[in-house]
Amino acid sequence: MANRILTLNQISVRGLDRLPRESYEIASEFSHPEAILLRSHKLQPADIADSVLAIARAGAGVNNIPVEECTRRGIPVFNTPGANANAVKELVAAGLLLGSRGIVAGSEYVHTLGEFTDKGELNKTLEANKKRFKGNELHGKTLGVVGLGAIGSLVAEMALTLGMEVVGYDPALSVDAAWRLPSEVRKAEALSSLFARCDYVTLHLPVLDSTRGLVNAELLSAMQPHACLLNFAREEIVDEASLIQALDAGQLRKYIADFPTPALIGRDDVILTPHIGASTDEAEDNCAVMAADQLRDFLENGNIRNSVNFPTLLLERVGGCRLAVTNQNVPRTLNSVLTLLAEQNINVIDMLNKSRDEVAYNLIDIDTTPPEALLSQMRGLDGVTSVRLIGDCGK
Ligand SMILES: NC(=O)c1ccc[n+]([C@@H]2O[C@H](COP(=O)([O-])OP(=O)(O)OC[C@H]3O[C@@H](n4cnc5c(N)ncnc54)[C@H](O)[C@@H]3O)[C@@H](O)[C@H]2O)c1
Ligand SMILES: O=C(O)[C@H](O)COP(=O)(O)O
Repeated sequence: MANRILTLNQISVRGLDRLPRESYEIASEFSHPEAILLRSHKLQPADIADSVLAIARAGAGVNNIPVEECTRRGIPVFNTPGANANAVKELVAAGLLLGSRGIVAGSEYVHTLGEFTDKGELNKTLEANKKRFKGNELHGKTLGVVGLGAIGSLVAEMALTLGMEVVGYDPALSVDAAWRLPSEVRKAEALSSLFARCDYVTLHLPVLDSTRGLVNAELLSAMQPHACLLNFAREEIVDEASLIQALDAGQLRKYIADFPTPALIGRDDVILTPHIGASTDEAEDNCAVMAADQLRDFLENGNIRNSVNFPTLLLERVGGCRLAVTNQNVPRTLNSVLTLLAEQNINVIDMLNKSRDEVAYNLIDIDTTPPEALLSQMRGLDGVTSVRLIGDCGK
């Protein structure tokens, strides 16, 4: 039977084409899908049918998905780290320029001059007024990058090529991300010192319980009055009431963000884009291809790459059929699963077991197709969250 993939946002055709139509049905409505593929659609727990085996986010942030609920139900959630990083980096480059030069106000001003028919008169007026739109250069200024993962590291590199000094802060930096960072990036020991010393601060961290409202009144008051804050990460990381207070009090010159809210729209000291950080053909293709490939490998082989709640686990197929078993990360559960197989004289050919926090995941290759009754018995074992049989052993 074909796997049904429910799409909850428009997903690039390049990605959908990675799922062969002989074995995948794709639609924006299914009552019992095997998997969900989405972008920023806000997914509610009640929208996840019992049939769902996996959820793939074509993008970075997973704050629109009830990840804890998925973990509880044994559903891996995948994302596509880095696949849209270049798109965001380029928009941040634009944001820095919009924050340093009179581009938006200058362009809006020019469009008010529609009544001029004489080119000479128009030029005279432009030349007389252009001083109102004077800016500053980025070269020699200091950029603070908060979060030095896939996007932050590219932004840091880009800013260095513009001749900026770069200071970074990331208390959870991975070893791989540290290797990617240019050596010129200086490390800030505390957020407050980064906010105090920078002309521009750009945010590139996920929204988590620990980062919601991270940019608060205290940090904003540490900023220099000519400084700009850029937020292409998530709205919730900046405490809006404190932000508005800081702008009103002249503690911050400009806020440039990808997340409009009613209170920010219409302010001269705010530049807003409609959440288009990842909206390029290239990023949409990259994210969709990566998400579809990861989903397919999971559905067809049980392999897990780039999950935000399951351990990474890749086991090559050696023939036979495969059991994908998820259980609570506690002693003896795997032993009980293996005992059930042994009692039925089912031989294990290959096996891999990994855990992450409270989740343990196992791929067990066996030489005999287990009867449905055995699978039911396995599902009923203490601590077992889900059991899936992949393929048919032919005996
Ligand atoms: N505007 C857009 O369209 C758009 C596009 C892509 C991503 N995003 C947002 O950007 C975020 C980052 O994306 P990414 O691909 O770089 O993710 P990433 O996982 O590669 O990097 C995030 C980095 O933030 C760091 N971090 C976590 N907590 C931190 C803290 N308290 N202080 C400083 N750093 C902290 C992590 O250690 C990690 O290095 C995403 O989670 C998403 O919310 C927005
Ligand atoms: O987290 C992300 O990847 C971005 O916010 C992009 O979201 P989108 O896929 O809805 O454009």
